[in-house]
Amino acid sequence: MANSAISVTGLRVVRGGREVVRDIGFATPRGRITGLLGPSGCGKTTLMRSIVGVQIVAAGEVTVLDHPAGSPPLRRLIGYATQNPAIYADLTITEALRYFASVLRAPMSDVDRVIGEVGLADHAGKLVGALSGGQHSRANLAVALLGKPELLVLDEPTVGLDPVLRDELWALFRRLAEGGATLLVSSHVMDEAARCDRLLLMREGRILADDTPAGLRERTGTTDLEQAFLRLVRETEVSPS
Ligand SMILES: Nc1ncnc2c1ncn2[C@@H]1O[C@H](COP(=O)(O)OP(=O)(O)OP(=O)(O)O)[C@@H](O)[C@H]1O
Repeated sequence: MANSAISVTGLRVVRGGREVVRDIGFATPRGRITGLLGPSGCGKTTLMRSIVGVQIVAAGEVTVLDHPAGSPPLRRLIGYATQNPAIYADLTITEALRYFASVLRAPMSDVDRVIGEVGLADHAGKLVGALSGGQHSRANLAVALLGKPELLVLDEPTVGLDPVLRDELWALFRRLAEGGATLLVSSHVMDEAARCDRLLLMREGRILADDTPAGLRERTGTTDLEQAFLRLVRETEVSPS
């Protein structure tokens, strides 16, 4: 794909002596939300780690915003929210974000902006260690938004959130994409697939489908994306490639 945000060819990753990403190739468009969906353990986090450049890979090429994954110019262009929040429990949300803003050399004015974006303005003075699980993961997401990165790689950002908060976060993701950001968002909840512009469906270290939600529905003859995923799984089981 010309001018793609992320371009991956022939990627293989071995973890714990097992190939967990198996010859993956795809390209994602800029300024769009790409959903990375698949069951637990299929390799989503490993693929994201390869994209942000923190994973040792066995083979393949990963190009991000026209740079090789992990290269220094990408440091300030990518926001990465891991599944396990890595923010200090003994700081308040504001203090934690100020700390990360200085490390990332993002403007201090970003701190209030990102706290507001993730809906934590009323809790900004609370200690991170005293937050609920959902508040904690939103604080983690706020860190990834500092500095307005061009690419956001978000590993299951809505896990454990109630439907109202999930809806608010997806509205935020849409606003960020409309503002020109590119988002790669992983989930194992298929009802989030419909909110994406493009989908990468993953299973057992491979990409089963790289399509739009509409294209996937058409191809599988079902309106339900969960059913579409199941049909693709059955197809590949019948005719393994
Ligand atoms: N540090 C590690 N050492 C060895 N194997 C690992 C390690 N981390 C993950 N794996 C294995 O790699 C495979 C892919 O894991 P990964 O975390 O990428 O999956 P995932 O799709 O993100 O899962 P989840 O949705 O549960 O987060 C799994 O089989 C997992 O057991």
